[in-house]
Amino acid sequence: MAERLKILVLNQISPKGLARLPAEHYIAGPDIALPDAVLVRSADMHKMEIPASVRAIARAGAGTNNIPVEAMSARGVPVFNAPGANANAVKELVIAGMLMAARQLSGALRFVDELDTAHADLDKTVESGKSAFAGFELAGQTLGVVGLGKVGCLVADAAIKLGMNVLGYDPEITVDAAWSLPSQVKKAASVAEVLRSAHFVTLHVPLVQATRHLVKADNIGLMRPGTVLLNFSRDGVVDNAAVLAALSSGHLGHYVCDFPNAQLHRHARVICLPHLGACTREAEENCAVMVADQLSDFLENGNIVNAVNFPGVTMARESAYRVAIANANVPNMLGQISTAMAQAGLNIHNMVNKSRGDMAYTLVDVDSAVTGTVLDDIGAIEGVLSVRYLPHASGRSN
Ligand SMILES: NC(=O)c1ccc[n+]([C@@H]2O[C@H](COP(=O)([O-])OP(=O)(O)OC[C@H]3O[C@@H](n4cnc5c(N)ncnc54)[C@H](O)[C@@H]3O)[C@@H](O)[C@H]2O)c1
Ligand SMILES: O=C(O)CC[C@@H](O)C(=O)O
Repeated sequence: MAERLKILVLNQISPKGLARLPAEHYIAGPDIALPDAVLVRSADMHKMEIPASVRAIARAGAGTNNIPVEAMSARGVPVFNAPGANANAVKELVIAGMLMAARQLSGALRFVDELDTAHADLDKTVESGKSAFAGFELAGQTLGVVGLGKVGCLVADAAIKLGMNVLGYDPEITVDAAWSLPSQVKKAASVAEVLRSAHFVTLHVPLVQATRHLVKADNIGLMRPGTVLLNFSRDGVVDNAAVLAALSSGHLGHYVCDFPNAQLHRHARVICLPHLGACTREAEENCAVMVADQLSDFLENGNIVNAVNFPGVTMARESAYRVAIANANVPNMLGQISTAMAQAGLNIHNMVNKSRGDMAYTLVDVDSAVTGTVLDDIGAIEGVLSVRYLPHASGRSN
């Protein structure tokens, strides 16, 4: 039997996803030495020593800011994620967050919790106490959505269906995302325009250098008094000190977020959830199944689908002998790779090469078995980051 592929699992992953990596071919768990790949949710991998044996990292979710993507690119290691697989779960929680703020549900629940239900005047206490929690309706209010990707588009659509006006901002919106939006969604030209115009502002951007403290002291004052700010992206997307100051001055109505932090803990107008956005049975399964399938297709066939740092590259298998090469996107790589193969007497049956930014990736199917010497020769070409030999079932040499 061929050696099983080893997957280091750093977080709780839905069993439905793990079942896509059958025990016959895979060994997956939390204590795997020299893994071929890592399966992760939110575990912070930045300070982790990632063994040289790792060929891929798969994030069962959307955000990859917990993974050293740049360092992995330099090693020719793709980082996969699960675009859209948890977007509906987040959308539903954002709607819940808006309702919690608009209807003062946290305070109302606390009030009920503290009632003396044995008291004869219970009904009277309820009726007189409830006025403290009178709220307002979402219909007719304006929601500003910053980031119109998988989550932002669903939130915009749901808000329109709830009768809200929606204003969206995304300088890099994809054509597919734009097509998916209801025609009523208005386009904003900047974050500032969204902040100025909306009663609710919700953030759905990745945490990268350009989005760190997207909402900060400089622009939080642009918001209308009483605005509700929702952050289900990442803690670092807002400057918590600026949020605290705006809450204290009464300028910001509520801050609803998915990321507990020391500065805003227990503030009366902060509604904070324990990173629950993607925690539904459905989202956990969707994410785990999507990335497990992507991972196995990469490990077994070299195909790349949904990597955040590599082009998408797939090629149907017509030969038992495949070589997968990750390389820098510089001139003459293909020439050098095919020369190394020709010199070894290998006939190229099929080949595909794609690039994305600085990275390029090549799959080559040849008609006969590939020796370690050819692989070493290709690996020695300047700019080649990784080389893998992927003989198919019947062609497996080990
Ligand atoms: N709370 C949770 O559990 C949870 C779950 C899923 C996603 N998230 C977070 O939400 C983020 C978005 O998720 P998604 O699935 O919608 O991702 P996505 O990649 O589909 O969408 C992100 C969008 O943000 C846009 N964007 C990037 N920079 C921007 C900027 N400066 N201004 C405006 N738009 C900008 C991009 O063009 C893209 O359209 C993730 O990166 C993750 O950090 C959190
Ligand atoms: O795995 C989770 O629970 C959170 C995932 C979420 O933050 C994401 O970026 O998809």
